Amino acid sequence: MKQNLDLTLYLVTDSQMAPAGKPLAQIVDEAIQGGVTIVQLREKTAETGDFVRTALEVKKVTSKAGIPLLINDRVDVAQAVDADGVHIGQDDLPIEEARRILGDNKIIGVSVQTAEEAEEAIVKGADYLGIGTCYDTATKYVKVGPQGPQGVRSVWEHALKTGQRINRPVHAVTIGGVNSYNAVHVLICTRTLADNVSLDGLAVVSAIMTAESPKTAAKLLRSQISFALESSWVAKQDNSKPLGVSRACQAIATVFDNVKSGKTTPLVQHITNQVVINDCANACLALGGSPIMASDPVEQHDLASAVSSLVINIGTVSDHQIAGMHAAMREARLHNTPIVIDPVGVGTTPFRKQVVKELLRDYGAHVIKGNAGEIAALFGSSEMQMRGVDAVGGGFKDPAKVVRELSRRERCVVVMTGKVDYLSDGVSTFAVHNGHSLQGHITGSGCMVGTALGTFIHQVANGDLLVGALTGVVAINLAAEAAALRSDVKGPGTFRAAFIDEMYNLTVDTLLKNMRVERVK
Ligand SMILES: Nc1ncnc2c1ncn2[C@@H]1O[C@H](COP(=O)(O)OP(=O)(O)OP(=O)(O)O)[C@@H](O)[C@H]1O
Ligand SMILES: Cc1ncsc1CCO
Repeated sequence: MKQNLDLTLYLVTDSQMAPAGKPLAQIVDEAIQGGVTIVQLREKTAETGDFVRTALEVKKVTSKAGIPLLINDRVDVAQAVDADGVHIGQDDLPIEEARRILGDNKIIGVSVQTAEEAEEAIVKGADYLGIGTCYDTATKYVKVGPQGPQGVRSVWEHALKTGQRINRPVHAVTIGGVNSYNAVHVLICTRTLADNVSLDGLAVVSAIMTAESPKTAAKLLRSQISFALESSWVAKQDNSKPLGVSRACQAIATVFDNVKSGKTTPLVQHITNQVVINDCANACLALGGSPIMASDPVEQHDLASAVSSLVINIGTVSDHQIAGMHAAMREARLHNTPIVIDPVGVGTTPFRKQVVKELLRDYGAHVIKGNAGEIAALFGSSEMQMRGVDAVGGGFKDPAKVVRELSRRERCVVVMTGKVDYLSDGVSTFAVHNGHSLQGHITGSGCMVGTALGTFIHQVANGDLLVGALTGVVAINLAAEAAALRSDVKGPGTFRAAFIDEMYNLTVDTLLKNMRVERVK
Protein backbone atom coordinates (compact mmCIF):
# COMPACT_ATOMS: atom_id res chain seq x y z
CA MET A 1 0.00 0.00 0.00
CA LYS A 2 1.23 3.53 -0.74
CA GLN A 3 2.73 5.17 2.29
CA ASN A 4 0.07 6.94 4.29
CA LEU A 5 -2.85 5.29 2.52
CA ASP A 6 -5.16 4.24 5.33
CA LEU A 7 -8.67 3.74 3.98
CA THR A 8 -10.33 2.81 7.29
CA LEU A 9 -12.63 5.83 7.43
CA TYR A 10 -12.74 7.72 4.19
CA LEU A 11 -14.52 11.08 4.12
CA VAL A 12 -15.87 12.37 0.81
CA THR A 13 -16.81 16.02 1.19
CA ASP A 14 -19.91 17.67 -0.18
CA SER A 15 -20.07 21.35 0.70
CA GLN A 16 -23.73 21.52 -0.28
CA MET A 17 -24.51 19.29 2.67
CA ALA A 18 -22.49 21.33 5.13
CA PRO A 19 -24.39 23.40 7.70
CA ALA A 20 -24.70 26.99 6.48
CA GLY A 21 -21.78 29.21 7.46
CA LYS A 22 -19.49 26.40 8.58
CA PRO A 23 -16.27 26.33 6.53
CA LEU A 24 -15.48 23.02 4.87
CA ALA A 25 -11.97 23.01 6.32
CA GLN A 26 -13.43 23.19 9.81
CA ILE A 27 -15.70 20.20 9.16
CA VAL A 28 -12.75 18.25 7.80
CA ASP A 29 -10.65 19.22 10.80
CA GLU A 30 -13.30 18.04 13.27
CA ALA A 31 -13.85 14.84 11.28
CA ILE A 32 -10.13 14.07 11.37
CA GLN A 33 -10.11 14.61 15.13
CA GLY A 34 -12.88 12.00 15.29
CA GLY A 35 -10.88 9.45 13.31
CA VAL A 36 -11.18 10.08 9.56
CA THR A 37 -8.09 8.62 7.89
CA ILE A 38 -8.31 10.02 4.36
CA VAL A 39 -10.21 12.89 2.73
CA GLN A 40 -11.48 13.34 -0.79
CA LEU A 41 -12.47 16.85 -1.74
CA ARG A 42 -15.41 16.70 -4.05
CA GLU A 43 -16.69 19.98 -5.52
CA LYS A 44 -18.68 19.05 -8.60
CA THR A 45 -20.01 22.52 -9.27
CA ALA A 46 -17.19 24.80 -8.09
CA GLU A 47 -15.29 27.11 -10.44
CA THR A 48 -11.62 26.19 -10.76
CA GLY A 49 -10.42 29.16 -8.71
CA ASP A 50 -12.82 28.45 -5.85
CA PHE A 51 -11.98 24.76 -5.97
CA VAL A 52 -8.26 25.51 -5.65
CA ARG A 53 -8.85 27.96 -2.79
CA THR A 54 -10.95 25.45 -0.86
CA ALA A 55 -8.44 22.70 -1.59
CA LEU A 56 -5.60 24.80 -0.17
CA GLU A 57 -7.57 25.47 3.01
CA VAL A 58 -8.47 21.82 3.45
CA LYS A 59 -4.90 20.79 2.68
CA LYS A 60 -3.62 22.84 5.61
CA VAL A 61 -5.80 20.71 7.85
CA THR A 62 -4.97 17.33 6.29
CA SER A 63 -1.23 18.08 6.14
CA LYS A 64 -1.18 19.07 9.80
CA ALA A 65 -2.85 15.75 10.64
CA GLY A 66 -0.61 13.81 8.25
CA ILE A 67 -3.42 12.25 6.28
CA PRO A 68 -3.85 12.20 2.51
CA LEU A 69 -5.97 14.68 0.61
CA LEU A 70 -7.36 13.48 -2.71
CA ILE A 71 -9.14 15.61 -5.28
CA ASN A 72 -12.20 14.29 -7.01
CA ASP A 73 -11.98 14.19 -10.77
CA ARG A 74 -9.77 17.30 -11.32
CA VAL A 75 -6.16 16.29 -11.93
CA ASP A 76 -5.34 19.96 -12.65
CA VAL A 77 -6.58 21.02 -9.21
CA ALA A 78 -4.65 18.15 -7.60
CA GLN A 79 -1.51 19.40 -9.33
CA ALA A 80 -2.17 23.04 -8.47
CA VAL A 81 -2.38 22.32 -4.73
CA ASP A 82 0.08 19.41 -4.72
CA ALA A 83 -2.58 17.09 -3.29
CA ASP A 84 -1.74 13.48 -2.46
CA GLY A 85 -3.72 12.20 -5.38
CA VAL A 86 -7.02 12.03 -7.23
CA HIS A 87 -10.17 10.00 -7.22
CA ILE A 88 -11.66 9.42 -10.62
CA GLY A 89 -14.94 8.03 -11.90
CA GLN A 90 -15.69 5.98 -14.96
CA ASP A 91 -16.42 9.07 -17.08
CA ASP A 92 -13.39 11.08 -15.94
CA LEU A 93 -9.85 11.18 -17.22
CA PRO A 94 -8.51 7.65 -18.02
CA ILE A 95 -6.39 6.13 -15.24
CA GLU A 96 -3.28 5.86 -17.44
CA GLU A 97 -3.51 9.56 -18.31
CA ALA A 98 -3.92 10.56 -14.65
CA ARG A 99 -0.94 8.40 -13.76
CA ARG A 100 1.16 9.92 -16.56
CA ILE A 101 0.40 13.42 -15.31
CA LEU A 102 0.72 12.76 -11.58
CA GLY A 103 3.49 10.17 -11.49
CA ASP A 104 3.92 7.01 -9.47
CA ASN A 105 4.01 8.58 -6.04
CA LYS A 106 0.51 10.01 -6.11
CA ILE A 107 -2.56 8.06 -5.10
CA ILE A 108 -5.14 7.26 -7.76
CA GLY A 109 -8.48 5.88 -6.65
CA VAL A 110 -11.24 4.79 -9.00
CA SER A 111 -15.01 4.41 -8.59
CA VAL A 112 -16.22 1.02 -9.83
CA GLN A 113 -19.66 -0.47 -9.95
CA THR A 114 -19.06 -3.80 -11.62
CA ALA A 115 -16.55 -6.65 -11.57
CA GLU A 116 -15.38 -5.67 -15.07
CA GLU A 117 -14.74 -2.07 -14.06
CA ALA A 118 -12.87 -3.26 -10.99
CA GLU A 119 -10.68 -5.56 -13.06
CA GLU A 120 -9.87 -2.83 -15.54
CA ALA A 121 -9.02 -0.31 -12.81
CA ILE A 122 -6.65 -2.73 -11.08
CA VAL A 123 -4.92 -3.75 -14.28
CA LYS A 124 -4.45 -0.09 -15.14
CA GLY A 125 -2.83 0.63 -11.80
CA ALA A 126 -5.47 2.09 -9.48
CA ASP A 127 -4.20 2.26 -5.89
CA TYR A 128 -7.63 1.56 -4.47
CA LEU A 129 -11.23 1.10 -5.54
CA GLY A 130 -14.39 2.80 -4.32
CA ILE A 131 -17.01 0.09 -4.85
CA GLY A 132 -20.60 1.23 -5.00
CA THR A 133 -23.18 1.98 -4.63
CA CYS A 134 -23.89 0.00 -1.51
CA TYR A 135 -27.21 1.59 -0.51
CA ASP A 136 -29.48 4.22 -1.91
CA THR A 137 -28.07 7.66 -1.29
CA ALA A 138 -29.09 11.25 -1.68
CA THR A 139 -25.59 12.30 -2.76
CA LYS A 140 -25.87 11.00 -6.35
CA TYR A 141 -22.23 10.14 -5.98
CA VAL A 142 -22.59 6.96 -8.00
CA LYS A 143 -24.84 6.27 -10.93
CA VAL A 144 -25.63 2.57 -10.75
CA GLY A 145 -28.48 1.62 -8.41
CA PRO A 146 -27.74 0.21 -4.97
CA GLN A 147 -26.36 -3.30 -5.02
CA GLY A 148 -26.35 -4.00 -1.28
CA PRO A 149 -23.42 -5.50 0.64
CA GLN A 150 -23.68 -8.83 -1.16
CA GLY A 151 -23.40 -7.11 -4.55
CA VAL A 152 -20.41 -5.14 -3.31
CA ARG A 153 -18.91 -8.38 -2.06
CA SER A 154 -18.99 -9.98 -5.49
CA VAL A 155 -17.17 -6.98 -7.04
CA TRP A 156 -14.63 -7.09 -4.19
CA GLU A 157 -14.06 -10.82 -4.67
CA HIS A 158 -13.42 -10.31 -8.36
CA ALA A 159 -11.06 -7.42 -7.66
CA LEU A 160 -9.00 -9.53 -5.25
CA LYS A 161 -8.80 -12.37 -7.77
CA THR A 162 -7.59 -9.93 -10.40
CA GLY A 163 -4.93 -8.63 -8.01
CA GLN A 164 -3.76 -12.18 -7.30
CA ARG A 165 -3.58 -12.94 -11.01
CA ILE A 166 -1.35 -9.97 -11.78
CA ASN A 167 0.41 -10.03 -8.42
CA ARG A 168 -0.71 -6.62 -7.28
CA PRO A 169 -2.22 -5.73 -3.89
CA VAL A 170 -5.84 -4.58 -4.04
CA HIS A 171 -7.47 -2.14 -1.66
CA ALA A 172 -11.06 -0.98 -1.55
CA VAL A 173 -13.78 0.82 0.33
CA THR A 174 -17.48 0.79 -0.35
CA ILE A 175 -19.60 3.91 -0.66
CA GLY A 176 -23.29 4.77 -0.78
CA GLY A 177 -25.60 5.22 2.17
CA VAL A 178 -23.05 3.90 4.65
CA ASN A 179 -23.46 5.19 8.21
CA SER A 180 -22.83 4.20 11.79
CA TYR A 181 -26.01 2.11 11.86
CA ASN A 182 -25.07 -0.17 8.98
CA ALA A 183 -21.25 0.00 9.14
CA VAL A 184 -20.81 -3.27 11.03
CA HIS A 185 -23.22 -5.18 8.83
CA VAL A 186 -21.66 -3.81 5.64
CA LEU A 187 -18.13 -4.72 6.68
CA ILE A 188 -19.06 -8.20 7.83
CA CYS A 189 -21.26 -8.99 4.86
CA THR A 190 -18.72 -7.81 2.29
CA ARG A 191 -16.00 -10.18 3.56
CA THR A 192 -15.05 -12.59 0.81
CA LEU A 193 -16.64 -16.01 1.02
CA ALA A 194 -13.50 -17.99 0.22
CA ASP A 195 -10.91 -16.27 2.39
CA ASN A 196 -12.83 -13.93 4.67
CA VAL A 197 -10.96 -10.84 3.46
CA SER A 198 -12.47 -7.55 4.59
CA LEU A 199 -12.68 -4.30 2.69
CA ASP A 200 -10.08 -1.80 3.90
CA GLY A 201 -12.74 0.53 5.21
CA LEU A 202 -15.83 2.58 4.48
CA ALA A 203 -16.39 5.81 2.59
CA VAL A 204 -19.01 8.18 3.96
CA VAL A 205 -20.45 11.48 2.87
CA SER A 206 -23.64 12.57 4.62
CA ALA A 207 -23.00 10.60 7.83
CA ILE A 208 -20.25 13.10 8.60
CA MET A 209 -21.05 16.12 6.41
CA THR A 210 -24.52 16.65 7.85
CA ALA A 211 -23.65 15.74 11.44
CA GLU A 212 -24.05 18.32 14.15
CA SER A 213 -20.63 17.24 15.37
CA PRO A 214 -18.46 15.75 12.64
CA LYS A 215 -16.00 14.68 15.33
CA THR A 216 -18.60 12.67 17.25
CA ALA A 217 -19.97 11.17 14.03
CA ALA A 218 -16.50 10.13 12.87
CA LYS A 219 -15.65 8.71 16.28
CA LEU A 220 -18.76 6.54 16.30
CA LEU A 221 -18.05 5.34 12.77
CA ARG A 222 -14.47 4.49 13.70
CA SER A 223 -15.56 2.47 16.69
CA GLN A 224 -18.13 0.56 14.61
CA ILE A 225 -15.51 -0.11 11.94
CA SER A 226 -12.97 -1.33 14.51
CA PHE A 227 -15.63 -3.55 16.03
CA ALA A 228 -16.39 -5.13 12.67
CA LEU A 229 -12.77 -5.52 11.65
CA GLU A 230 -11.43 -6.79 14.97
CA SER A 231 -14.13 -8.20 17.17
CA SER A 232 -14.39 -11.93 17.54
CA TRP A 233 -17.99 -12.26 18.52
CA VAL A 234 -19.49 -11.96 15.08
CA ALA A 235 -19.20 -15.23 13.22
CA LYS A 236 -15.84 -14.79 11.57
CA GLN A 237 -16.14 -18.01 9.67
CA ASP A 238 -12.40 -18.36 9.45
CA ASN A 239 -11.93 -22.03 10.29
CA SER A 240 -9.47 -21.15 13.03
CA LYS A 241 -11.30 -22.74 15.93
CA PRO A 242 -13.72 -25.39 14.79
CA LEU A 243 -16.02 -26.34 17.61
CA GLY A 244 -15.98 -30.00 18.72
CA VAL A 245 -19.00 -31.73 20.30
CA SER A 246 -17.59 -32.00 23.81
CA ARG A 247 -16.52 -28.35 23.90
CA ALA A 248 -19.90 -27.38 22.42
CA CYS A 249 -21.82 -29.33 25.08
CA GLN A 250 -19.81 -27.82 27.92
CA ALA A 251 -20.31 -24.35 26.50
CA ILE A 252 -24.05 -24.96 26.02
CA ALA A 253 -24.33 -25.98 29.69
CA THR A 254 -22.51 -22.83 30.79
CA VAL A 255 -24.62 -20.50 28.67
CA PHE A 256 -27.81 -22.21 29.86
CA ASP A 257 -26.76 -22.07 33.51
CA ASN A 258 -25.91 -18.38 33.35
CA VAL A 259 -29.48 -17.55 32.39
CA LYS A 260 -31.25 -20.26 34.39
CA SER A 261 -29.43 -19.42 37.60
CA GLY A 262 -30.30 -15.77 37.22
CA LYS A 263 -26.66 -14.73 36.89
CA THR A 264 -27.83 -12.81 33.87
CA THR A 265 -31.37 -11.97 32.82
CA PRO A 266 -31.55 -10.94 29.19
CA LEU A 267 -34.16 -8.44 28.11
CA VAL A 268 -35.44 -10.03 24.92
CA GLN A 269 -37.31 -7.65 22.66
CA HIS A 270 -39.75 -9.26 20.26
CA ILE A 271 -41.50 -7.87 17.26
CA THR A 272 -43.55 -10.91 16.59
CA ASN A 273 -46.83 -12.25 15.31
CA GLN A 274 -50.25 -12.01 16.93
CA VAL A 275 -50.69 -15.79 16.99
CA VAL A 276 -47.82 -16.62 19.32
CA ILE A 277 -47.05 -13.41 21.13
CA ASN A 278 -48.25 -14.64 24.53
CA ASP A 279 -46.63 -18.07 24.28
CA CYS A 280 -43.32 -16.47 23.31
CA ALA A 281 -43.40 -14.05 26.23
CA ASN A 282 -44.12 -16.95 28.61
CA ALA A 283 -41.43 -19.14 27.05
CA CYS A 284 -38.91 -16.34 27.47
CA LEU A 285 -39.79 -15.95 31.16
CA ALA A 286 -39.76 -19.70 31.76
CA LEU A 287 -36.27 -19.98 30.27
CA GLY A 288 -34.93 -17.22 32.50
CA GLY A 289 -35.24 -14.22 30.22
CA SER A 290 -37.35 -11.12 30.43
CA PRO A 291 -39.57 -10.43 27.42
CA ILE A 292 -40.70 -7.14 26.01
CA MET A 293 -43.02 -7.10 23.03
CA ALA A 294 -42.53 -3.67 21.45
CA SER A 295 -43.11 -2.97 17.80
CA ASP A 296 -43.94 0.72 17.41
CA PRO A 297 -41.20 2.58 15.50
CA VAL A 298 -41.52 5.54 17.84
CA GLU A 299 -40.13 3.79 20.91
CA GLN A 300 -37.27 1.86 19.33
CA HIS A 301 -34.61 4.49 19.92
CA ASP A 302 -35.38 4.78 23.64
CA LEU A 303 -35.62 1.04 24.10
CA ALA A 304 -32.47 0.04 22.25
CA SER A 305 -29.85 0.67 24.90
CA ALA A 306 -31.63 -1.57 27.42
CA VAL A 307 -32.33 -4.50 25.12
CA SER A 308 -30.13 -7.64 25.23
CA SER A 309 -31.35 -9.22 22.01
CA LEU A 310 -33.96 -8.60 19.34
CA VAL A 311 -36.26 -11.23 17.84
CA ILE A 312 -37.89 -10.29 14.55
CA ASN A 313 -40.71 -12.62 13.48
CA ILE A 314 -42.71 -11.82 10.34
CA GLY A 315 -45.61 -14.20 11.03
CA THR A 316 -48.37 -11.57 10.81
CA VAL A 317 -46.33 -8.71 9.46
CA SER A 318 -48.03 -5.45 8.49
CA ASP A 319 -46.77 -2.13 7.13
CA HIS A 320 -46.72 -0.61 10.59
CA GLN A 321 -44.77 -3.55 11.95
CA ILE A 322 -42.31 -3.33 9.08
CA ALA A 323 -41.54 0.26 10.08
CA GLY A 324 -40.98 -0.93 13.66
CA MET A 325 -38.71 -3.74 12.48
CA HIS A 326 -36.57 -1.33 10.46
CA ALA A 327 -36.30 1.10 13.36
CA ALA A 328 -35.49 -1.64 15.87
CA MET A 329 -32.92 -3.39 13.69
CA ARG A 330 -31.22 -0.12 12.85
CA GLU A 331 -30.84 0.64 16.55
CA ALA A 332 -29.80 -2.92 17.34
CA ARG A 333 -26.97 -2.66 14.84
CA LEU A 334 -25.78 0.57 16.39
CA HIS A 335 -25.71 -1.08 19.82
CA ASN A 336 -24.30 -4.34 18.46
CA THR A 337 -27.28 -6.15 19.91
CA PRO A 338 -27.77 -9.65 18.49
CA ILE A 339 -30.68 -9.99 16.09
CA VAL A 340 -32.68 -13.17 15.40
CA ILE A 341 -34.80 -13.22 12.26
CA ASP A 342 -37.65 -15.70 12.01
CA PRO A 343 -38.90 -15.45 8.41
CA VAL A 344 -42.27 -17.11 9.03
CA GLY A 345 -43.95 -18.20 5.79
CA VAL A 346 -41.32 -16.46 3.66
CA GLY A 347 -41.84 -18.84 0.75
CA THR A 348 -45.60 -18.32 0.74
CA THR A 349 -45.99 -14.83 -0.74
CA PRO A 350 -43.80 -12.36 -2.66
CA PHE A 351 -44.68 -9.79 0.01
CA ARG A 352 -43.04 -11.81 2.78
CA LYS A 353 -40.05 -12.50 0.59
CA GLN A 354 -39.57 -8.80 -0.09
CA VAL A 355 -39.88 -7.89 3.60
CA VAL A 356 -37.17 -10.38 4.58
CA LYS A 357 -34.96 -9.51 1.64
CA GLU A 358 -34.92 -5.85 2.65
CA LEU A 359 -34.29 -6.55 6.33
CA LEU A 360 -31.37 -8.84 5.50
CA ARG A 361 -29.96 -6.41 2.97
CA ASP A 362 -30.13 -3.40 5.25
CA TYR A 363 -29.20 -4.90 8.61
CA GLY A 364 -28.43 -8.60 8.25
CA ALA A 365 -28.95 -10.84 11.25
CA HIS A 366 -26.90 -12.72 13.80
CA VAL A 367 -29.17 -15.74 13.54
CA ILE A 368 -31.71 -16.72 10.89
CA LYS A 369 -34.10 -19.44 12.04
CA GLY A 370 -36.68 -21.15 9.92
CA ASN A 371 -38.31 -24.48 9.15
CA ALA A 372 -37.08 -26.33 6.07
CA GLY A 373 -39.58 -24.58 3.77
CA GLU A 374 -38.51 -21.14 4.97
CA ILE A 375 -34.83 -21.96 4.69
CA ALA A 376 -35.41 -23.37 1.17
CA ALA A 377 -37.11 -20.14 0.14
CA LEU A 378 -34.24 -18.03 1.45
CA PHE A 379 -31.65 -20.33 -0.05
CA GLY A 380 -33.43 -20.36 -3.41
CA SER A 381 -33.99 -24.12 -3.40
CA SER A 382 -37.04 -26.01 -4.67
CA GLU A 383 -36.18 -29.12 -2.67
CA MET A 384 -38.66 -28.02 -0.01
CA GLN A 385 -41.80 -25.88 -0.31
CA MET A 386 -44.21 -24.05 1.93
CA ARG A 387 -47.89 -24.29 2.56
CA GLY A 388 -48.86 -21.25 4.61
CA VAL A 389 -46.41 -21.27 7.51
CA ASP A 390 -45.60 -24.98 7.26
CA ALA A 391 -42.80 -26.76 5.44
CA VAL A 392 -43.82 -29.38 2.88
CA GLY A 393 -41.64 -31.86 1.02
CA GLY A 394 -39.48 -34.86 1.66
CA GLY A 395 -36.56 -32.97 3.22
CA PHE A 396 -33.21 -31.82 1.88
CA LYS A 397 -30.80 -34.37 0.48
CA ASP A 398 -27.97 -32.56 2.25
CA PRO A 399 -29.43 -30.32 4.99
CA ALA A 400 -26.01 -29.61 6.51
CA LYS A 401 -24.80 -28.15 3.23
CA VAL A 402 -27.89 -25.93 2.94
CA VAL A 403 -27.47 -24.36 6.38
CA ARG A 404 -23.72 -24.02 5.97
CA GLU A 405 -23.96 -22.29 2.61
CA LEU A 406 -26.81 -19.99 3.63
CA SER A 407 -24.83 -19.10 6.74
CA ARG A 408 -21.79 -18.17 4.68
CA ARG A 409 -23.84 -16.14 2.24
CA GLU A 410 -25.73 -14.19 4.91
CA ARG A 411 -22.80 -14.07 7.32
CA CYS A 412 -24.79 -15.30 10.30
CA VAL A 413 -25.73 -18.44 12.14
CA VAL A 414 -28.50 -20.40 10.40
CA VAL A 415 -30.87 -22.66 12.31
CA MET A 416 -33.15 -25.00 10.38
CA THR A 417 -35.79 -26.69 12.51
CA GLY A 418 -37.58 -29.99 11.97
CA LYS A 419 -37.45 -33.50 13.41
CA VAL A 420 -33.70 -32.97 13.44
CA ASP A 421 -32.49 -29.38 13.77
CA TYR A 422 -29.44 -28.22 11.82
CA LEU A 423 -27.32 -25.27 12.89
CA SER A 424 -24.27 -23.76 11.23
CA ASP A 425 -22.05 -20.71 11.47
CA GLY A 426 -20.47 -21.50 8.11
CA VAL A 427 -17.55 -23.34 9.67
CA SER A 428 -19.07 -25.73 12.20
CA THR A 429 -22.35 -27.49 11.54
CA PHE A 430 -24.34 -29.40 14.15
CA ALA A 431 -27.45 -31.56 14.23
CA VAL A 432 -29.64 -31.60 17.34
CA HIS A 433 -31.61 -34.81 17.72
CA ASN A 434 -33.81 -33.76 20.62
CA GLY A 435 -37.46 -32.75 20.50
CA HIS A 436 -40.86 -34.38 20.26
CA SER A 437 -43.42 -34.77 17.49
CA LEU A 438 -46.03 -32.97 19.64
CA GLN A 439 -44.12 -29.74 18.91
CA GLY A 440 -45.36 -30.10 15.34
CA HIS A 441 -48.96 -30.23 16.63
CA ILE A 442 -49.04 -26.86 18.34
CA THR A 443 -48.76 -23.55 16.57
CA GLY A 444 -45.74 -21.42 17.29
CA SER A 445 -43.29 -24.10 18.35
CA GLY A 446 -40.87 -22.66 15.79
CA CYS A 447 -41.54 -19.15 17.04
CA MET A 448 -40.67 -20.28 20.55
CA VAL A 449 -37.36 -21.58 19.21
CA GLY A 450 -36.79 -18.00 17.99
CA THR A 451 -37.52 -16.78 21.52
CA ALA A 452 -35.08 -19.29 23.00
CA LEU A 453 -32.41 -18.16 20.54
CA GLY A 454 -32.95 -14.57 21.63
CA THR A 455 -32.76 -15.63 25.27
CA PHE A 456 -29.43 -17.41 24.96
CA ILE A 457 -27.45 -15.61 22.28
CA HIS A 458 -27.25 -12.27 24.05
CA GLN A 459 -24.38 -13.20 26.29
CA VAL A 460 -21.95 -14.38 23.67
CA ALA A 461 -20.34 -11.00 23.28
CA ASN A 462 -16.90 -12.53 23.31
CA GLY A 463 -17.83 -16.05 22.53
CA ASP A 464 -19.63 -17.96 19.95
CA LEU A 465 -23.02 -17.18 18.46
CA LEU A 466 -23.36 -20.79 17.44
CA VAL A 467 -23.12 -21.95 21.06
CA GLY A 468 -25.83 -19.49 22.05
CA ALA A 469 -28.04 -20.77 19.25
CA LEU A 470 -27.39 -24.41 20.13
CA THR A 471 -28.35 -23.65 23.73
CA GLY A 472 -31.72 -22.27 22.65
CA VAL A 473 -32.54 -25.23 20.43
CA VAL A 474 -31.43 -27.83 22.97
CA ALA A 475 -33.31 -26.17 25.85
CA ILE A 476 -36.59 -25.94 23.95
CA ASN A 477 -36.40 -29.49 22.67
CA LEU A 478 -35.53 -31.01 26.05
CA ALA A 479 -38.47 -29.15 27.59
CA ALA A 480 -40.70 -30.64 24.87
CA GLU A 481 -39.39 -34.16 25.59
CA ALA A 482 -40.04 -33.75 29.31
CA ALA A 483 -43.53 -32.35 28.70
CA ALA A 484 -44.48 -35.17 26.33
CA LEU A 485 -43.55 -37.74 28.96
CA ARG A 486 -45.90 -36.30 31.57
CA SER A 487 -48.98 -38.33 32.41
CA ASP A 488 -51.16 -35.21 32.47
CA VAL A 489 -50.37 -34.46 28.83
CA LYS A 490 -53.17 -35.84 26.69
CA GLY A 491 -52.63 -33.97 23.44
CA PRO A 492 -51.63 -30.58 21.98
CA GLY A 493 -53.65 -28.47 24.44
CA THR A 494 -52.21 -29.97 27.61
CA PHE A 495 -48.82 -30.28 25.93
CA ARG A 496 -48.76 -26.54 25.28
CA ALA A 497 -49.08 -25.73 28.97
CA ALA A 498 -46.73 -28.52 30.10
CA PHE A 499 -44.17 -27.34 27.54
CA ILE A 500 -43.88 -23.96 29.28
CA ASP A 501 -43.73 -25.70 32.69
CA GLU A 502 -40.87 -27.88 31.55
CA MET A 503 -38.94 -24.91 30.15
CA TYR A 504 -39.21 -23.53 33.65
CA ASN A 505 -38.22 -26.85 35.31
CA LEU A 506 -35.30 -27.70 33.03
CA THR A 507 -32.00 -28.07 34.88
CA VAL A 508 -28.43 -28.01 33.70
CA ASP A 509 -28.03 -31.65 34.84
CA THR A 510 -30.93 -32.80 32.65
CA LEU A 511 -29.49 -30.79 29.81
CA LEU A 512 -26.04 -32.39 30.12
CA LYS A 513 -27.56 -35.86 30.46
CA ASN A 514 -30.09 -35.70 27.64
CA MET A 515 -28.83 -33.40 24.92
CA ARG A 516 -28.08 -35.20 21.69
CA VAL A 517 -25.82 -32.94 19.71
CA GLU A 518 -23.87 -34.21 16.74
CA ARG A 519 -21.23 -32.43 14.71
CA VAL A 520 -22.06 -33.08 11.09
CA LYS A 521 -19.39 -31.10 9.24
N1 LIG B 1 -41.22 -34.62 14.64
C1 LIG B 1 -40.47 -33.90 15.48
N2 LIG B 1 -39.65 -34.51 16.35
C2 LIG B 1 -38.87 -33.79 17.16
N3 LIG B 1 -38.87 -32.45 17.22
C3 LIG B 1 -39.67 -31.78 16.39
C4 LIG B 1 -40.52 -32.46 15.46
N4 LIG B 1 -41.20 -31.54 14.76
C5 LIG B 1 -40.79 -30.33 15.22
N5 LIG B 1 -39.88 -30.48 16.19
C6 LIG B 1 -39.25 -29.40 16.96
O1 LIG B 1 -40.16 -28.34 17.01
C7 LIG B 1 -39.52 -27.08 16.95
C8 LIG B 1 -40.16 -26.26 15.84
O2 LIG B 1 -39.83 -26.82 14.60
P1 LIG B 1 -40.75 -26.72 13.32
O3 LIG B 1 -39.87 -27.04 12.16
O4 LIG B 1 -41.96 -27.53 13.52
O5 LIG B 1 -41.09 -25.17 13.34
P2 LIG B 1 -42.15 -24.30 12.52
O6 LIG B 1 -42.70 -25.09 11.38
O7 LIG B 1 -41.49 -23.05 12.22
O8 LIG B 1 -43.24 -24.09 13.64
P3 LIG B 1 -44.36 -22.93 13.75
O9 LIG B 1 -44.58 -22.37 12.38
O10 LIG B 1 -45.54 -23.62 14.29
O11 LIG B 1 -43.82 -21.94 14.69
C9 LIG B 1 -38.04 -27.38 16.76
O12 LIG B 1 -37.39 -27.24 17.99
C10 LIG B 1 -38.00 -28.83 16.31
O13 LIG B 1 -36.86 -29.48 16.78
C1 LIG C 1 -50.30 -19.83 12.11
C2 LIG C 1 -49.51 -18.60 11.95
N1 LIG C 1 -49.84 -17.69 10.98
C3 LIG C 1 -49.03 -16.65 10.97
S1 LIG C 1 -47.84 -16.73 12.15
C4 LIG C 1 -48.41 -18.21 12.72
C5 LIG C 1 -47.78 -18.86 13.87
C6 LIG C 1 -46.88 -19.98 13.55
O1 LIG C 1 -45.86 -19.71 12.73
